[in-house]
Amino acid sequence: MFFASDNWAGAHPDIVQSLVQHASGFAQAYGTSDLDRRVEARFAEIFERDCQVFFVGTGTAANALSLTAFNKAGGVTFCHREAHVIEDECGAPEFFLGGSRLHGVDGPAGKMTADTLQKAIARFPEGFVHSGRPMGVTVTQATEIGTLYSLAELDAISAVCRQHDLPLHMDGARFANALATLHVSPAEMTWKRGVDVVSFGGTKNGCWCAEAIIIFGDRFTGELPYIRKRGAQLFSKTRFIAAQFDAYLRDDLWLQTARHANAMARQLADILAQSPGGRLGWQPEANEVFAVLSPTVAERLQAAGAVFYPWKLPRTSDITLQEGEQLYRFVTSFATTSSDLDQVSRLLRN
Ligand SMILES: Cc1ncc(COP(=O)(O)O)c(C=O)c1O
Ligand SMILES: C[C@@H](O)[C@H](N)C(=O)O
Repeated sequence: MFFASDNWAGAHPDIVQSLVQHASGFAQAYGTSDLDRRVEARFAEIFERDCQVFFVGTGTAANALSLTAFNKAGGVTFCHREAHVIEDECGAPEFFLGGSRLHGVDGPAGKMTADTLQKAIARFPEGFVHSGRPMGVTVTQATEIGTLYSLAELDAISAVCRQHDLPLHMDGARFANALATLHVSPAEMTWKRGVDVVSFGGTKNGCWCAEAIIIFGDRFTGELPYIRKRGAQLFSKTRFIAAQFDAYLRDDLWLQTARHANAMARQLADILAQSPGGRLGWQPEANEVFAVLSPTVAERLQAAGAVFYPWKLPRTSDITLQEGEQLYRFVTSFATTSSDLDQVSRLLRN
């Protein structure tokens, strides 16, 4: 019963098989192999338009290097104040930005709103060098607390970006999970909503170590090859990242694994919500469940070997914790099974 994170799950057998298949023989290095080209073309098919694809090894690298493409002296990039880029990447974005900053923006349910973003941008008046200047916006889809931006919410955010001529990045570490819930196409959730750059995550959804920076349009592509190399993220054998995505994106494996993870989360949420001593912090919209548990319930699950962690209350949360209660995060994945959930259910029933 491993619910600590989808980062704990292994690699899907089809991904492993693809790595084994491509392990032998020789192939051009540093992103120039036939397989690289084939997978890049597959991304263009999926997004229904030309796009630039840059494979990297971690989601943090995808985010930090994507935001570096927007860089300006004194630049400020706006993100939700509890976004991964500002709270969980140990300053990597700011490190690669060389002094440009991230500015946290309030918003309910882990999301900025057009209004809170507008108000945050207004704190950086045109030409007032002391405060720096807006240079970009980044949203997380699915968010760090398992919620989703609707297409209308993305439209509203990107309208503010366009008003201020700011590029829009999407942290898609759990891109597939969001897509599976919204039942929309990758194009509808990204460039058709005004998103310029996507960190397209595969690692948390069945890949071993596969992330890609996807750029729409030609506004930033000249920079990325140099930003990636300087960021030590140009793998000599990029074919092994390409090989993972080759299997991941074949026959919709990526959507099947995400649908499964989301379905497991939905079922787990129902089990936790119906158990005495448990209640949901909020409804899951992807593969993360946040539940308030009494000490007894938490200890019973942990004693039986369930692995999950306490989570900080979102600043905008209206949850009230009773004595001893704690909010916990449960993350499901392609590797979560119904028997895991049956075990949780049995433990909570007794
Ligand atoms: C929302 C989000 N973005 C980015 C990342 C970064 O990914 P990585 O840990 O591979 O650097 C994570 C990590 O799980 C994440 O949860
Ligand atoms: C750092 C931690 O949040 C990691 N990104 C995860 O989702 O498990």
